[in-house]
Amino acid sequence: QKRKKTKVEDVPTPQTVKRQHNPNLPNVIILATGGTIAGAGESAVGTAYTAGQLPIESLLAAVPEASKVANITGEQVAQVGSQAMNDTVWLKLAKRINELAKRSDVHGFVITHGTDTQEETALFLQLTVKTDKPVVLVGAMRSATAISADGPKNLYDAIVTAASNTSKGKGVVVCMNDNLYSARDVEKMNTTNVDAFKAPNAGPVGFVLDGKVAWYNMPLRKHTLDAEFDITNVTELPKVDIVYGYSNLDPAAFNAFVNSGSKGIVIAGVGNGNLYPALEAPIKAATAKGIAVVRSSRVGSGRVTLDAETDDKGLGTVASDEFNPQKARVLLQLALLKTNNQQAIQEMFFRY
Ligand SMILES: NC(=O)C[C@H](N)C(=O)O
Repeated sequence: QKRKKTKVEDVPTPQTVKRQHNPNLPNVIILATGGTIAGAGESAVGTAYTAGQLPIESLLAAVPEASKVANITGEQVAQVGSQAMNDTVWLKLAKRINELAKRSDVHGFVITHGTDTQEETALFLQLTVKTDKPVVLVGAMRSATAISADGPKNLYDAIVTAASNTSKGKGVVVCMNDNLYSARDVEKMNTTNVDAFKAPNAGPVGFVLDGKVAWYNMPLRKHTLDAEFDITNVTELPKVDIVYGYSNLDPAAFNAFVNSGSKGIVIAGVGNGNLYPALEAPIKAATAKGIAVVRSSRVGSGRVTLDAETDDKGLGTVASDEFNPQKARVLLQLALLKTNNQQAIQEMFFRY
């Protein structure tokens, strides 16, 4: 007898999912946004699939063990591949977490998210959620329909982390491939491998094994309750763009962003955030006009240090410290809600 193939369209997409309640277990809320963890493809062995297809209920169905760890409630906040993530979803997520975190019966949060921009959303939440309750982002590198899909194990580990009393006050973390990484430090460093996430400067803050969390590092930079950013009444974030550095650079891209109304520009500089000389005059002109310019690096690890090979004082630029370009962009967007003063923004890059 021929088996009927389940098509993505056949899977119901409930907006809110409630499961059986056990009063002895902590309550964990899953806020789902899509990603490969909810992805489906025609072939179980290929890398071709569409992200953000399956609803939370389908993801949870693959991890029945999770109901022994927590009472799980799900909300579908978005359903996209994280290459389509945007400021609107960030603000919606942060506001929803802040609202739900006030409830005494909520223990922690799991955010299912695509991995492409997971580090940016994680940092945005790290700087804007006002709670010490666990907030755990999780994704997958293989779609839900692939052989050896990594999503179910990652999701189970994330639920374990969000349900644990030991996870309080650790800031926002990303749970991938057994490891927990601080939102500040984590970077996606492989395009397709399940071991894609690293914190190249700091290492992981903990891991999940046998359904138990072990923490061995504590994020010391400011986050969550100690962060100064309040997005309660924010409906739009300042426009901040990124310019990539390379030899023989043409400053046309930088100038185009200035002309398109960017309030801030991050340079993915070479080495220690260094700049091709043709960028210097346009940068000086931009900072003189009040556009914030942050020097980060395309290297992928290490710090960008102030006034090392580049004259930050003279150019009016800010050094990104350990923030890679895409993360420096997140912090700069939030910083610009408060100030465009070079010194004040520099202090924020050293504080978070
Ligand atoms: N592995 C993944 O999740 C990649 C996918 N493009 C996403 O970010 O949604």
